[in-house]
Amino acid sequence: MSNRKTLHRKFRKLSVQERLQALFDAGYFDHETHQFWQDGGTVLQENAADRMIENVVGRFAFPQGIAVNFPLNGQIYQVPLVVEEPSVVAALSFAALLAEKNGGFKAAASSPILIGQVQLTGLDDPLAAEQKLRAAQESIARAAQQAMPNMVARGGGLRDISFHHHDGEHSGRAMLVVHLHIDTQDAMGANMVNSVCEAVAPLLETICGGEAVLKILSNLADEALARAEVTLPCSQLAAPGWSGEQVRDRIILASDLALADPYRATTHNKGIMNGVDALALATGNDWRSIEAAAHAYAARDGQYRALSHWTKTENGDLHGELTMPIKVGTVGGSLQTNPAVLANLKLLGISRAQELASLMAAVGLAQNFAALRALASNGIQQGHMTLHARSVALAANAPSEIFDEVVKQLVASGEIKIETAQQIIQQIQTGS
Ligand SMILES: CC(C)(COP(=O)([O-])OP(=O)([O-])OC[C@H]1O[C@@H](n2cnc3c(N)ncnc32)[C@H](O)[C@@H]1OP(=O)([O-])[O-])[C@@H](O)C(=O)NCCC(=O)NCCSC(=O)C[C@@](C)(O)CC(=O)[O-]
Ligand SMILES: NC(=O)C1=CN([C@@H]2O[C@H](COP(=O)(O)OP(=O)(O)OC[C@H]3O[C@@H](n4cnc5c(N)ncnc54)[C@H](OP(=O)(O)O)[C@@H]3O)[C@@H](O)[C@H]2O)C=CC1
Repeated sequence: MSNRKTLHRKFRKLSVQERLQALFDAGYFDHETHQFWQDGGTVLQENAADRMIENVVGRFAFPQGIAVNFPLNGQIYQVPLVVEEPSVVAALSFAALLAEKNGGFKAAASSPILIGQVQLTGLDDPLAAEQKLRAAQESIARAAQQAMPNMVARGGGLRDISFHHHDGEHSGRAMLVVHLHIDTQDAMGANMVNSVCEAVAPLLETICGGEAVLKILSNLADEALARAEVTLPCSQLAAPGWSGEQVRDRIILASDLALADPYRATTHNKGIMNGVDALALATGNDWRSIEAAAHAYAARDGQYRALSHWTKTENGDLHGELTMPIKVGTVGGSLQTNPAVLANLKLLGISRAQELASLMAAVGLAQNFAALRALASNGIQQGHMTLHARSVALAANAPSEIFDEVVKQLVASGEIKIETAQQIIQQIQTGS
């Protein structure tokens, strides 16, 4: 990674092919990967797609952008982002640019623990059943480890067993749920944890006399937390018409509202997930499981709150922190079957799941900062809609030779709609 250079700031002004060449010249691509993207990049062959999911009739492409020169833990990453929404990539590039001048983002991920649940019912005395299971923990642990020998060999495997009691609201039946806390190393680990739960369930039934119903992972991976933070000097937060102090204080007010108000917290966290999901898609990870975990964790104390918060440091700078569960893989799943995913992991230079989780958390915090800075100053529309105008011009089938002029006039009109774009196209083409 150390031989990887930063990209020129005007990366965004280049053509797609020139951007690919810039990544190759800066050491982010080998020849094979460079050729892969030059050939179109979405080379998910039809027969491969037909083996990934069922009833395949085609492939669906998304744009992939790069958040340029993203600074994390002393390294620079060119972050691949698969997303359909304008301004997400711009926002991340902007946050990276500001952070790079100020020490960058810091992030870390805890052990990659995924929890498996075995639901037991049909118990006369659930508390007594728990005691029986606790007395047999060694044999239960042995059975779990025997179900994942390779994982144990590579340093993963069972880390803990815990017991939880619930009453069935509609069944009227008591439930004892056994949690298997499993370190899945560089895999997201869903399939493996599910297999271990199914393997251990009969032994649990024998020990406590209950009936096992659900045997499945929990997506609330709250023991696989990723934490990111950044400190940005107040002097560099100024926006047109706004001082750095004003932007700082208004960002903190926006953050405070997201901590107190679920309506705001939901949008605040959606902003974070704009970045997290885009990187999850680019690396073949299951963004639905990440989303489910994030929002469950945001409501962990009974009220849905922001996953990040922003404060003022002693010397008046702006400090942001984000903590959220991020259970991802760099092996397994669709990762091995989609060549674009393998190319993106090579672009990132990441092979360990915890490094990817750390980057995702930092990207989520960066996206959050850029959104709040826009909201705290001139509003989201100015930046967002300018970039949205390009999508509208595209939807209006603006010919490429007049595309930039159409976008310029569309932004100037203040009416960023397809009909307006079509009128502008007609005016330019007819000279009227
Ligand atoms: C969009 C900006 C960055 C413009 O902000 P700006 O200050 O007008 O940008 P600029 O033209 O001065 O450029 C500054 C830097 O931004 C980047 N940048 C700027 N433009 C581009 C571009 N075309 N392509 C690539 N990079 C771009 C780039 O790094 C550039 O540096 P430079 O290249 O000039 O050295 C800013 O307005 C922003 O960050 N807005 C937030 C956008 C956002 O959050 N979008 C997500 C969709 S909205 C949403 O769903 C989330 C939300 C808002 O609801 C969350 C919430 O409520 O909290
Ligand atoms: N509810 C949910 O969230 C569910 C999600 N899924 C999704 O399906 C996909 C499957 O995920 P997953 O179970 O991880 O994938 P896989 O089961 O396809 O692959 C993971 C396997 O890779 C092997 N492996 C090789 N090298 C390593 C390493 N360094 N670290 C860890 N494992 C390694 C392990 O098998 P071995 O130990 O045998 O070598 C491991 O079990 C994911 O996208 C997941 O999100 C699937 C089911 C449910």
